Amino acid sequence: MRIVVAADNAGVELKNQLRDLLRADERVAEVTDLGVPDAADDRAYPLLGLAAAEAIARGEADRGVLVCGTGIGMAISANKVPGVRATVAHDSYSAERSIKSNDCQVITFGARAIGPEVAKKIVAEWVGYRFDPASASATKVAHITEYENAH
Ligand SMILES: O=C[C@H](O)[C@H](O)COP(=O)(O)O
Repeated sequence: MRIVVAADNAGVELKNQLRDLLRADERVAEVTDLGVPDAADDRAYPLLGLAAAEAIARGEADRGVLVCGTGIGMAISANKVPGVRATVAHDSYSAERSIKSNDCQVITFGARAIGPEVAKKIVAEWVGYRFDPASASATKVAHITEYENAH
């Protein structure tokens, strides 16, 4: 699994912790950090979120972990990229269902809304989940793809 990570300056500290966690995870083949590198970089969250989602859409990464103050702006931004599904998931169950129900490639966190240890636990679990393309959920997700392809 190849994972891209990104954050704005509100989320950079948590992003760096999650990046390091993922780089130490033997289930993860590659972690690409698109920035920001530190809190002095004040690029707005859509610039980072869109870049990460575009990397997934181009097939350069399988999944993304994006962090901003709330996780909301990153999720909105990533969802604008055709083919990419993203959500905030601050609890274990939502993180699991974001994969198993929704085939989301991207999980987002709000560094001002969740503690780092909870976020790290969720990410470690999230890496282990897989979407089943033969599941009943797949036909539901297909409606989203069909809509994207038709517009
Ligand atoms: O969703 C947006 C993020 O929380 C961002 O980090 C902060 O955005 P703001 O400065 O517009 O509140």
